[in-house]
Amino acid sequence: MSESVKVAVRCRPMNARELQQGCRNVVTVDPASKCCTLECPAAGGAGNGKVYQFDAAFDPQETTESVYENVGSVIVEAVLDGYNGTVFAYGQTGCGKSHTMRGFIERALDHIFEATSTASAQMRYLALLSYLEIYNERLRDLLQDGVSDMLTLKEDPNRGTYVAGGLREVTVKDAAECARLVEQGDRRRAAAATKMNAASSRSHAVLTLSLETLAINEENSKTENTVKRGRLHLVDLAGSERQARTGATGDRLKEAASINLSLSALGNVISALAAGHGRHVPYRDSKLTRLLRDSLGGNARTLMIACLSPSDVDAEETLSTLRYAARARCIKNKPVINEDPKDALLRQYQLELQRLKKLLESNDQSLVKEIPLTEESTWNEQSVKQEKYAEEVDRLKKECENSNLSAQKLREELETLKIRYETGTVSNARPKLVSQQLDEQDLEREERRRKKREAAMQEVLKRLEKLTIGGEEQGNAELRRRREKRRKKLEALASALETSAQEGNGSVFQVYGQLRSTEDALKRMAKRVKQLEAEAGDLQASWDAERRDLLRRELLISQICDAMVPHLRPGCPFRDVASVRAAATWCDELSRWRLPDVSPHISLPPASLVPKDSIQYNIMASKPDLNNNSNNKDNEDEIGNEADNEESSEQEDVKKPDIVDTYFRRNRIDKLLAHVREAKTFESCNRLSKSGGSEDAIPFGGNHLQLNALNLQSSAPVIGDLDSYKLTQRLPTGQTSRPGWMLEENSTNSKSSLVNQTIKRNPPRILEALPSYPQGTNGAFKLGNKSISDRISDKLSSRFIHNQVDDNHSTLLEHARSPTY
Ligand SMILES: Nc1ncnc2c1ncn2[C@@H]1O[C@H](COP(=O)(O)OP(=O)(O)OP(=O)(O)O)[C@@H](O)[C@H]1O
Repeated sequence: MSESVKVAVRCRPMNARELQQGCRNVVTVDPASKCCTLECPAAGGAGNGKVYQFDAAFDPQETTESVYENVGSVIVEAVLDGYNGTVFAYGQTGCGKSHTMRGFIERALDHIFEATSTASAQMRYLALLSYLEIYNERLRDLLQDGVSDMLTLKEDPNRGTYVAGGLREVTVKDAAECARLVEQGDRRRAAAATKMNAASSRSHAVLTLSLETLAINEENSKTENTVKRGRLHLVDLAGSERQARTGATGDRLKEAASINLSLSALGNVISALAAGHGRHVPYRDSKLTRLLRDSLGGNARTLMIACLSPSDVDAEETLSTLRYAARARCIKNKPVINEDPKDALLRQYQLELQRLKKLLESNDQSLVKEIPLTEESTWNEQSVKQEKYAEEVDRLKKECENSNLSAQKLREELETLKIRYETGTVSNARPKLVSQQLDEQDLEREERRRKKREAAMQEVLKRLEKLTIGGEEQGNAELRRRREKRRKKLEALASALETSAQEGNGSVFQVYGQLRSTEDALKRMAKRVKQLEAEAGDLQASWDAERRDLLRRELLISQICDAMVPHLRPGCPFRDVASVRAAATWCDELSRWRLPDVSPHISLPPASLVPKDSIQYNIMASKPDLNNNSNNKDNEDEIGNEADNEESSEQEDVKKPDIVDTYFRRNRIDKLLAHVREAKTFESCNRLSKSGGSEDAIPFGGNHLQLNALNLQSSAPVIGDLDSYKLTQRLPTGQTSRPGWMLEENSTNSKSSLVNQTIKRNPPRILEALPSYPQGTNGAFKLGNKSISDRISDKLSSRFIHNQVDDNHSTLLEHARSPTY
């Protein structure tokens, strides 16, 4: 039947160093509920701790004796019944492992020898003690010097893991003898001072007491009595430590590395065993785990004592210890009573006794039966028996040597028996020879001798039996009563522990099972997530490629627009793509964008100073402005008025009109500005024709080839098209023109044909064009930082200056007629 590893937690009190440093207590132990709570320093404050439940929990006030009586004694009692038992202390350095185990050793030995001494006379026990340490991954015998290099670990299907190479096993009879040996061993054990512990163990120490039990059945001596063997391992592990805290250097550091390595291997074994499901258990990773193989997951009843420091500075290590301890509770062992182990010394001893008895009996019978035999045949038979006996004793001797070198005393006694027996048989043989010739008187004498031999044999048996122990205190009634009481109490305690362990582990295993299935589900999900990530990566890559392509196209458009902007007339409201884009609206019906009207039909009134007959208006080329007929009329009136007003001067300057002087007269400028100020309302900037462009007249070849070029979806001419455009298609032969939306610098190459240029005769489209202009705070319309009137003034004055140096009259005319902003 399997049973789980029992785990008890023990917290030591604060030591002087911790009190001096003002460390805080972060461990709370509740013995009643067997719970241990560790406050999380990160979470801050009480009530935020992690709670772990164990088979037993001991607070700092509990004595080692109490700990032993409550949990340790159960394991020792099991060893007396023939089970293997292991008690090991686990925890960080300086948390009280050695302190606990020293107390346990003392009490366990007392317990065992109390039990053997109060046992019945029929019970014989053979107790063998060994003490070894694992230091830097090497086995060392703590009970003798000089053989340590030869010690190795071996595994055997029958014996389990054992130490070969001469580990000393001492036959012990009482607790005092054991205590002396343990003390010797402790003196040999490696210990050194570190910052964390003045006497820190630098090795793992394993004290093993092997107890063989034989129940002698006196009534039926012919039936073989069973031998049971229980082995108790008391393990004081070295503590895990951090170099930074222990301040270990040199040898101490090397020891610490080895200690931590083997402890981590132990942790892995515990984890693997706790996980179960046939997971590989890495026992072979260290000597410690190989040695504890039976104790963890094997044939043993095991108790783990997790030792804790209460201090907040050790909280991290304490948490780690608690986690391993909680895991260890899930380990399932399969303890069985070890009956008749092949290598049991007591079994060999028992067999030897039986053999001797048989030999004596056969000798007695032969004494009677052999009387008729001849002298020669008797001698032959006797020699065969002696040979057989010698062989048998040699075989036993070898077995003893192979199995256990430390059973020195037992071997010596066997040797004595052999010699006595041989002497007896030899001396036996001669009287037999003589007996044939002896008369009745001699037979009586021989009978007396035979009785003497039997008495000698009994003495040998008694001496052999002295090697074993048992029943020494049979007469001590008080001790026997105490022992009986303890036995009953331990029986109850063992069953209570088992029940609580099953209950605890029931829920633990349930939770563990759930965790396993959750883990499996998580693994599946992780796999799916990986697939989806790969798909997302593919999509992202293609999206990136698309995005790059779009960005390039956008860049191309921007570059095209940037290249076109210098060719636009200054003052165009949409001189960059961003402003066009901001003004654009999406039309669901058309499934296309409505672009703003980018055609600023701002035509300044033509200077009427030029003699009418010297200007040829291309009326055919202009188209009536459907939106602004009244303006046309006004303009005509205005022109008419101007013509009237200046009629006399025109007549005077018919031959050589002073255009500049007239055009820029003060009242003329004022009129222009008045026009601007009159503009009060705007049409929406989205005056779109069906084609998406403006329906306004576009005098071909004139100065009103508009900014529809910006309207990329409409009938915007492209630069290449413009270059190849045949002006003659729309103009009378010989007339030339230049695109009005081109920069003026490029437009001065056709002065000679100025008079043939088309001039939009419609009144200026200020009202329509202005909406796109930002409005100043005082109601004046602005272009950039200047009001439109300022701009016009600037423009006019600059032209005026320019024209002063230009003596070509036609140039002046051209400028005067060119629509400006
Ligand atoms: N329960 C306790 N009550 C009182 N003192 C204790 C207790 N546990 C430990 N101590 C004291 O704490 C000190 C360190 O204990 P101990 O040497 O047993 O630690 P350890 O875990 O074996 O350390 P290491 O792993 O370094 O060997 C000792 O002086 C010991 O007496």
